[in-house]
Amino acid sequence: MAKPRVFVARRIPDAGLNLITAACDAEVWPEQLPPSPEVLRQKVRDCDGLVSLLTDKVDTELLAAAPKLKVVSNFAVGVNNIDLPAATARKIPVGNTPGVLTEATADIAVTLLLAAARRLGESATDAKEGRWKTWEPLGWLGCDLVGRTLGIVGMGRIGFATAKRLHHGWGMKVLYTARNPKPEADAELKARHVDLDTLLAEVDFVSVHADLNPTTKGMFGEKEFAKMKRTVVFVNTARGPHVNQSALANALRTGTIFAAGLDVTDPEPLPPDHELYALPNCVIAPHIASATVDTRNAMATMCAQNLLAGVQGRPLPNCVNPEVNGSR
Ligand SMILES: NC(=O)c1ccc[n+]([C@@H]2O[C@H](COP(=O)([O-])OP(=O)(O)OC[C@H]3O[C@@H](n4cnc5c(N)ncnc54)[C@H](O)[C@@H]3O)[C@@H](O)[C@H]2O)c1
Ligand SMILES: O=C(O)[C@H](O)CO
Repeated sequence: MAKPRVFVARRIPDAGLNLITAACDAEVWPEQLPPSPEVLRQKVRDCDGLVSLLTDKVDTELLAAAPKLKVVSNFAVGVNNIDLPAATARKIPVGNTPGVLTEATADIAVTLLLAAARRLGESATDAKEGRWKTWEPLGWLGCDLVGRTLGIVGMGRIGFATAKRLHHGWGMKVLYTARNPKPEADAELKARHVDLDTLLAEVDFVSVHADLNPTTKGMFGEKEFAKMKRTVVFVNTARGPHVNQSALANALRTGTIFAAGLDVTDPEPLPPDHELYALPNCVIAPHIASATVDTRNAMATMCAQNLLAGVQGRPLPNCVNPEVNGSR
């Protein structure tokens, strides 16, 4: 019997790729940059399965160009690059990689929070560029974490893992917004489920972890930054479009908030002349939160398992549209 045909939209770690190539007739996009939408449409034309990345748009046009497609396996937990209703309407299950990247992503949230709070980007650049003249009693003063209040926006897997680190490690009090209360967080961290306005008014650190959806797109704009304390450190490891970036740049420039740490921006990459790069109180990482060897291997394995299940007509182990999982 012929092997299922699949397109893998970028080289992923061998831990997953080897599983795919052993079971499928696989074409792997060899370039560093993503295929254009036109090329992607051509590539999936005869495919049973697609491995997509967060930089590949899986929309109605793409799905229409792939009449045999049985599964889309996203190499990410976030699936905002995929038109889920369109995939569901075509009875195509969509897989993602939850859980295995939670700890690595929470580590980067804390890293950015510390770097922004302690002005690490700015002071390290100053040192390297010769502006470190002596030990300065008033130089590069940042803010403490111990005993302060953390605001988690989106108490899902990564939000909870981030809150645990900062509560157990630095004794931070935790407030959070979420669609529903999270009893584990209330019990383990004595966390308080509040509305967004209460969170913005009361916390010293805001860390964003909600998925990108119509309720979170543009969630942080001028009004929201104005409601925060002037000492707030704002961290976003979720998705760039949660934030109105000119409002953020303005808040950082005018001292409306103290600092920001971003792992995600809109667009990605941000143009090198973007105003956020010119601000000393903004630390920007190039979307690296899941970038550890073990985490990317685990994502690749999970992604391959989803793909193989889909092309072989089995339910996906991790599916974001369960209503069509195993329906073929
Ligand atoms: N920077 C990175 O490399 C990186 C890595 C992993 C995940 N992420 C992002 O982090 C997101 C979260 O991942 P996760 O595994 O924790 O997912 P999750 O589904 O466990 O958590 C997301 C939470 O956000 C909540 N939420 C949705 N809309 C909300 C709103 N309007 N207000 C408050 N809460 C809301 C959901 O109810 C859910 O609890 C992903 O969707 C992805 O966008 C980024
Ligand atoms: O959603 C995700 O998984 C990240 O953005 C990349 O790991």
